[in-house]
Amino acid sequence: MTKNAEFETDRFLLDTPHDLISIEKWQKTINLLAKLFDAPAGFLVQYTPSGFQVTIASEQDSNPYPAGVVIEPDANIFCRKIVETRTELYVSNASIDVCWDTNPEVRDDGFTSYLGVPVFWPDGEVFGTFCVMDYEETDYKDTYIELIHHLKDILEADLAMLGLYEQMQKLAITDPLSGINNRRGFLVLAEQRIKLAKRTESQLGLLYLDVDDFKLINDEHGHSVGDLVLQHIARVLKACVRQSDVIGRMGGDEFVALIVIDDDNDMDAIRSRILDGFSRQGDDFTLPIFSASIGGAKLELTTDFEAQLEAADKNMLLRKRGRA
Ligand SMILES: Nc1nc2c(ncn2[C@@H]2O[C@H](COP(=O)(O)OP(=O)(O)OP(=O)(O)O)[C@@H](O)[C@H]2O)c(=O)[nH]1
Repeated sequence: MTKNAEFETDRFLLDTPHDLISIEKWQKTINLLAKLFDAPAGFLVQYTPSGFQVTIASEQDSNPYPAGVVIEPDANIFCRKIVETRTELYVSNASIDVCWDTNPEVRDDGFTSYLGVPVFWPDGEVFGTFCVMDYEETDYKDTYIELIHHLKDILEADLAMLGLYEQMQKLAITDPLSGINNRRGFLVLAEQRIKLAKRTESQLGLLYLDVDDFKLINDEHGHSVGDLVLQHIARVLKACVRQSDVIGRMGGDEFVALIVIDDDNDMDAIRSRILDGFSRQGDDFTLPIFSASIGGAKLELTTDFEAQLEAADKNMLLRKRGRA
């Protein structure tokens, strides 16, 4: 996996929606690009080792490729050339150059002209391309080529912000012991997750976990074994939730998870999965046996989140007392 200090660049943005990226703004920019060039199709395309994905497609009946379409990484498409050379590509008439004969955009879709520029992540890696295609031969003037560069700067500014955000997230909101979000990180990401859930009308559940008698583990086995237990908990939590769910260590032996649920049963299922995971340790080390109390409830998306977090904490305490 390509992973640098700031972000993972081999994941499609469309699969990991981010509040800092305004898809609406990008859509307007692509529509404007196609309009200014009087082109039947305009695109923002993302490249990853698994292929080229249309992130945004101009909204026109004449555009055969909608957002989300993925083209194989080794297809002889125009965008591939840009990713390989990291420079702009202008082909005014592909039919006179045999190298494009096997390009499905030319051979199958009937495109003749292509103008595209590379779009970069802030660390210099190629994000993909920003391009227009035409069924007719074109003769774009230099000012138009300058224009496409300016428009793509708008997209790169958002990618730069995303990079900075990811960096900040890593440095400031990660718990160094467990490697998962600390309290602050959890609250920031939970807020974004709730916004997304409102937009997509999905249901969320909140779990609040506290290790039972953790002080005893420290006292009997030493602080460093206690640390291993906390790391094991973080690993189990990570493994039990989806990538798009948010987990965090609130401090000490308290952990939280904000998860997407389909119905109330999901909460119990995930609770059992987590507790089950605590007892299954790797072969390479043996931790003391421990248990945890997990409280929580379905989230009311329009009610104050921190109040619900407190309620989940109280629910956890009730369960803890219930087992005592
Ligand atoms: N090893 C280790 N221990 C920690 C860390 N942070 C907090 N603790 C310890 O975690 C323990 C938390 O204990 P408490 O919350 O008081 O209670 P408990 O023993 O878990 O008992 P109940 O919560 O009632 O089940 C304290 O002894 C802290 O010193 C840490 O980073 N590493």
